[in-house]
Amino acid sequence: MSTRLVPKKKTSHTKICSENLALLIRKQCSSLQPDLISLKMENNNNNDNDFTFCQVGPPINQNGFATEKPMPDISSITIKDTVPVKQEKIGSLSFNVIDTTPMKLPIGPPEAAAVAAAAAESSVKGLTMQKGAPKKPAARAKVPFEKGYSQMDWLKLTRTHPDLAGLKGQSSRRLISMSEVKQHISEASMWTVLKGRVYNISPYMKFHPGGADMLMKAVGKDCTSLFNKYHAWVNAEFLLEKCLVGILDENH
Ligand code: HEM
Repeated sequence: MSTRLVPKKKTSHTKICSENLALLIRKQCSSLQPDLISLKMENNNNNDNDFTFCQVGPPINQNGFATEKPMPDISSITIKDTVPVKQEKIGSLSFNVIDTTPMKLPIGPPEAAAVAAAAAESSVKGLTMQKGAPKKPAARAKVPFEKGYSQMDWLKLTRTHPDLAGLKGQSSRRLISMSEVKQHISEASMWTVLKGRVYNISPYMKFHPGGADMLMKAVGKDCTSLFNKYHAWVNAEFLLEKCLVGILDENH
């Protein structure tokens, strides 16, 4: 079936542009439905320029020339259901039994099986070695936590002990200089600076999933860059909320 587009009002402009317009529509149509439609311009005896859509073959390229088929012809391919199905009957009830055991390799000479296995392996390798395939993640340095020192245990502790910072009534909005931070390196009070905030990380030491040894590197210093190097995604503001001692005074 074809669709006719008859211009309502013919002007000289319509005639001049009709060829260009036809080419333009051909390009548009070929990019949407490359092998279904194309446009044919008819010039009949009445010198009547009109456009007819009709079924055609190959798609056309940018220059308006026919190109090769974008897809191979798959009309001859059939898919056979190779899963063995057996009809069984118990009394008046009849049903299908489907054998779901893994498919066996085709029986043949052992070399054929070896060739098939090698081909399968190489195709799997081809898939995994593709450009952009996810790389093996780097080994993680998480330390197994001692019993009672999981992140859940830490969260419970923060709820039951609101003053883990050791503020004893002092404000956690107090400005603290870096020289004061450097003085807090004793076991009971280990201070660090993280993203402009001063924390007492002493209670968190045994809970740190990266180990106490690693966290010790933060004591008496600004550990922001170390923190970001290992785990920028960790929400320390939330985890250390109850350990907040004050705000770093950048001017001292
Ligand atoms: C001061 C605040 C810090 C907090 C609240 C904190 C918290 C955490 C948390 C929650 C994890 C587990 C991350 C995960 O499972 O994805 C972790 C892992 C780790 N942290 Fe920290 N951390 C701190 C500082 C540091 C510092 C200063 C270092 C290094 C000197 C460090 C080194 C590590 C390492 C090596 C791991 C294991 C890495 C991994 O899981 O791949 N952390 N830390």
